[in-house]
Amino acid sequence: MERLSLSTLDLLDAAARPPVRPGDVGAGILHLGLGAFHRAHQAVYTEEAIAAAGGDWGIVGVAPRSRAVLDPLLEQDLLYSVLTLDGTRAQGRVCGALTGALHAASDPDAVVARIADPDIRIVTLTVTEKAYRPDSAVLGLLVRGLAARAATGAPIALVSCDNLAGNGKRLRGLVTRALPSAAEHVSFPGTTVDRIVPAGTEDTHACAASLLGVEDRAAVAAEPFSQWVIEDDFPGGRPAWERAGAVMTADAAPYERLKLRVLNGVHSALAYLGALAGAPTIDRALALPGMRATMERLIEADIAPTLEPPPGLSIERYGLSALDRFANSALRHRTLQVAMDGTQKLPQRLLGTIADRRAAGALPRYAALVLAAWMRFVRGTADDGSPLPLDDPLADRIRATPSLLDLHEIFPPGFADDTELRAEIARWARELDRHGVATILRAVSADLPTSGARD
Ligand SMILES: NC(=O)c1ccc[n+]([C@@H]2O[C@H](COP(=O)([O-])OP(=O)(O)OC[C@H]3O[C@@H](n4cnc5c(N)ncnc54)[C@H](O)[C@@H]3O)[C@@H](O)[C@H]2O)c1
Ligand SMILES: O=P(O)(O)OC[C@@H](O)[C@@H](O)[C@H](O)[C@H](O)CO
Repeated sequence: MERLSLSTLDLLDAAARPPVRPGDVGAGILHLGLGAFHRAHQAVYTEEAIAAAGGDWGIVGVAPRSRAVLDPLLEQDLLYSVLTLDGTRAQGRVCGALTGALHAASDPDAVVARIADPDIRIVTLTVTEKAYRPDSAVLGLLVRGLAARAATGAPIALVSCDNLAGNGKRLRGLVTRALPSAAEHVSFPGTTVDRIVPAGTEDTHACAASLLGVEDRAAVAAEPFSQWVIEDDFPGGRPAWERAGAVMTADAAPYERLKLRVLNGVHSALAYLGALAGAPTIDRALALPGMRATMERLIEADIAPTLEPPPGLSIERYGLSALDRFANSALRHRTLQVAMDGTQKLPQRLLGTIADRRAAGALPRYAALVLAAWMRFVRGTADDGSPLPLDDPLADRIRATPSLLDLHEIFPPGFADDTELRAEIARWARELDRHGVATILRAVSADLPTSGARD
């Protein structure tokens, strides 16, 4: 089978060909973190915006560490396909938004030079939660590039597209602490990003080949749903993303909190409970008897009271639609992928919910169950005794900390001293040890004590 490239595009059905091709437009965006999510989300919005309204907004993609995605992309003239999977339905089309690709680990100076280049007016990031640290290499590149750029006075927007609370503010804090003058020429619009995009596998490549008729080693597969809410603060201009369906707003915060606490909170809950119960994927975790009802209770009783939904949105409906999205069996999103880096994800996904409920005098029972499940998960053994991997930047601290509520890096100080919360988490931990997830889910969904739901 021929490989996807500019010269094999003609072999594709017309509907699968990209509306924009690499080289058609100049570069205006540099993206840090050329992972699955960027390719199925911001790149697609940007390509559609260029197709609808023009502009030199081609994307220079930067792979910060591994070349695993970069090399296939370079071999394919920067083309790759985006597969949209929904149960048994699948479709695919090629995206041509990338105009360049760089490898930061081997050529950091090239990345710095591009950030300094006045043609680049936007830098976007999907570098995972753990990269937002003062000592991260990616922050170093940004600071060097902005310092070199300062002489030009050219304005630029730095746009975090990672699942962090206050992602724009977080990035602003890191950058301006290291380079105070950045506050003058740089904006930091906050965003809420949403599309489930699991890591690509050999199955993704096989699916691309069967849908497109060419081999594509850089294909990504995603769900049909996609949302991008962006604070409209782009001093150097921006693509007409609203023409591609993005919501341009003055304040992304209400969307962000809803998304992080409901969708991501429940995603992590499914990942930890599911992995303990032996479910390899999120849809299989959701299908465990009693899981859906347990997640509905988590949303209704614990998460919803902490949220003020954006106008026109209902939390219950949003929650139910999130559960329907997680049921998409074609995605095969691994529970272990969602479970990784828990210390970086739990604060914005779950701990804020718990803190807010405690401040309101309530005991968030189901959220405490999820926290106890994470604590059991990081101890490394599933309910059937099989080992579970601990993939977390704080793995050593976790292993060295007997009582995990003492992990001050992630838990608010009040948690360890909150005897009622501590007792509730300890109660769930005992139940998980004694009975396992399957029995607990049956009990919770039937409103029974765990002992009443045993086989
Ligand atoms: N995949 C999704 O469903 C999804 C949806 C919404 C938001 N996101 C956000 O996008 C991020 C990336 O997701 P993805 O699916 O592309 O993951 P991925 O593993 O495919 O890609 C991650 C990218 O981040 C880079 N990276 C990892 N650790 C880094 C570090 N310490 N410093 C600098 N770069 C680092 C990797 O090199 C890679 O380019 C997520 O962490 C999340 O914040 C993902
Ligand atoms: O990408 P991560 O690893 O930060 O989190 C895993 C998922 O919860 C997340 O990517 C969701 O799929 C996404 O946030 C949906 O928009």
